[in-house]
Amino acid sequence: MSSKSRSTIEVGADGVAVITIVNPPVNSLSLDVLYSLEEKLQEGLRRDDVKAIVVIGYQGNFSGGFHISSFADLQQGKVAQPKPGYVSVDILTDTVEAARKPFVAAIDGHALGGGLEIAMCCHARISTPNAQLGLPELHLGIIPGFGAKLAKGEEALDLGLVDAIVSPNQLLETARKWALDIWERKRPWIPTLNRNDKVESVSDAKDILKFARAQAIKQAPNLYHPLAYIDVIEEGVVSGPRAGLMKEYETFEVLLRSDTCKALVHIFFARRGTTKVPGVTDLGLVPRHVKKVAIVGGGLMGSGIATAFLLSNYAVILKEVNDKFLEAGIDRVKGKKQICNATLKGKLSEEKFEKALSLLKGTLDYESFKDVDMAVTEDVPLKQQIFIDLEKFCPPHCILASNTSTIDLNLIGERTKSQDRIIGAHFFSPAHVIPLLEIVRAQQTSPQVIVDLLDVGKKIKKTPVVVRNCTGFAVNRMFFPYTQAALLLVEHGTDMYCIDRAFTKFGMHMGPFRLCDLIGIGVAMATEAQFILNMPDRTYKSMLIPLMQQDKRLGETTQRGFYIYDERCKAKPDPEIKKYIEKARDISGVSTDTKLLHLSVLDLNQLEKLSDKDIVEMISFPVVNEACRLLAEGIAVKAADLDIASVMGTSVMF
Ligand SMILES: C[C@H](O)CC(=O)SCCNC(=O)CCNC(=O)[C@H](O)C(C)(C)COP(=O)(O)OP(=O)(O)OC[C@H]1O[C@@H](n2cnc3c(N)ncnc32)[C@H](O)[C@@H]1OP(=O)(O)O
Repeated sequence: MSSKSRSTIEVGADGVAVITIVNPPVNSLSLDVLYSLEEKLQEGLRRDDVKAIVVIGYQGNFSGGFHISSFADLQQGKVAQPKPGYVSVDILTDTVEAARKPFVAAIDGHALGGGLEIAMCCHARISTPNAQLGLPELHLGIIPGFGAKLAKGEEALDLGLVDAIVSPNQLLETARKWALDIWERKRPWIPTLNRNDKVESVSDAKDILKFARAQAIKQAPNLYHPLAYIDVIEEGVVSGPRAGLMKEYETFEVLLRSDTCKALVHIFFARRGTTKVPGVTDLGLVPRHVKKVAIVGGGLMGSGIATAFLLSNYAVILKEVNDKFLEAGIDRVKGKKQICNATLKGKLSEEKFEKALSLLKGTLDYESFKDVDMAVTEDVPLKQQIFIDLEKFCPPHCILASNTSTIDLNLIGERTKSQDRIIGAHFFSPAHVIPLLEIVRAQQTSPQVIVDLLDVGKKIKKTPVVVRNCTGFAVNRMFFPYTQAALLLVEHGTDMYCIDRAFTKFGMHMGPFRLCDLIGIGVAMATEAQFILNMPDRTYKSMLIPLMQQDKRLGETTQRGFYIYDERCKAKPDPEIKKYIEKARDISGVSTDTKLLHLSVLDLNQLEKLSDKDIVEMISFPVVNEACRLLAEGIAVKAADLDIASVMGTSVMF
């Protein structure tokens, strides 16, 4: 056992034993910690000088749940598998819940996953106002595995998940007193497993679970583990708590070894690894405090970026070139509330949004830039001039960030003397929703500025990924072949709508053509032009997109693109699209008449009848190849960063 991972016991003169879970920083439950916890629980139960027991986490953090790094050890059989039900039945149900002495959980910080489950098995729970309680296991491809209950939610007290809320400095004393009160029968002594006051009748519960199943399938048709979770809950409701616990154990064991779990655990650690950049974050630099941000340009991206900062309590100055544009920019920010509401499931109150808006100030000149800490420019012309202006008006410490998605960052700063503080801050539309921030370091960007932006990224709740400067940076470059391969297949006979369907079935929110309509044909053209310019020998020059642009089929905004759209932006395939495809084929010299063709690899007959799996592979594998090139060229620091860039950058788009 490592010296920092263990459980300790201390018995006070009042007869209360305080058992502390120790495994900083989040006091996760490794097998070592669990074995030692069981030992201490038994000691507390055995000792005659102990009347009641309080369980608490080390240094203000109850527990972040099962030690996720141990998943791989269990999956690979590197550690001895505990016997079935060892934790959920033997320790929690039969030792804690069934104990002759009362247990009280004193919760501060996080009580998550297995951590919350330990707390729930105690006979009462006292929490601080800021404690966070939840069962996030589904994010890891598994289900709560130490004995999950039906009750869960944010408002722990309202839900009955905790019994009292007290300030952190009263936590331990209140929990001790509560435990003694239970011991003296002044408060109820309730084994949680048998509580059913929050559970509906069996028939009502079945209806609710049926609805939950339908919702789960609608939300993520490819995921099995949410459905398995519902099955476990149903077993508990129908056959009783112990039967539920055993089904939970069996299901957990299967899910733990699933590809989904392995991938999601990889994502958990990869996400935390993006902020570790060799030669930057290991220099001991402390991020400087950014308080005020100026944004040049209030278009789609500028207003989205402004919203992202405002929602994280940054003061924002939005600059435009005239009153009309400024008003439109501010209106766009005001209009973001609806999207925020939909995305954050209504969590954004009117009050919070109004407070955020009060931090926004519009301007037409650079005068008010003299005390900003960070200035972001949107994708507007004359970027070089803008950076010259920014250098003139912003204070010398100010970070100068550009939200370009394709323009060379080294060029942007070429005419300034501040190249060390010029950095790419590539947001993804809608900028206040998509959780990725691609941080692009130009040749001379200083490590301090990268560290500052990493910190800002975290504060605005984005996952930052640091990459080097190249055409398209990491995300657009990785996903450029995605559209290219799709265009190639369509020109060679594959049905466009079958391609999109194959991708939605695969689990993406939308396929490449629907995505193109969403981002706009104009943007797709501009991006393509950069790639054709910089990688002429590696681009497939389809005329399909230019032909659409010629006819003003610009995507969702014009209600016509690869699809046609009604007023509510609902997409419908358009039979007319055939005309454009045929024209594009003619220009490219592609014929779909198999008799005229001598194709050895791409047989058109086959391309017309590709299976969904083939479609997904033929379009995704070039993306993987491009990711390998990015690694080989040193654009990305590590492969895991590219995984995160793909998952986070495309989480709403796909
Ligand atoms: C059987 C059971 O039902 C199964 C389970 O319990 S599965 C686990 C369920 N628990 C979870 O999913 C919680 C996962 N953790 C989190 O969400 C967040 O880490 C947190 C909210 C606890 C804290 O967030 P935050 O303060 O931002 O710190 P964060 O950077 O994420 O974590 C700090 C460090 O602890 C590690 N860590 C956090 N939770 C961990 C866990 N459960 N196991 C192992 N390591 C963990 C992180 O990897 C990170 O390590 P690093 O410093 O080397 O990068």
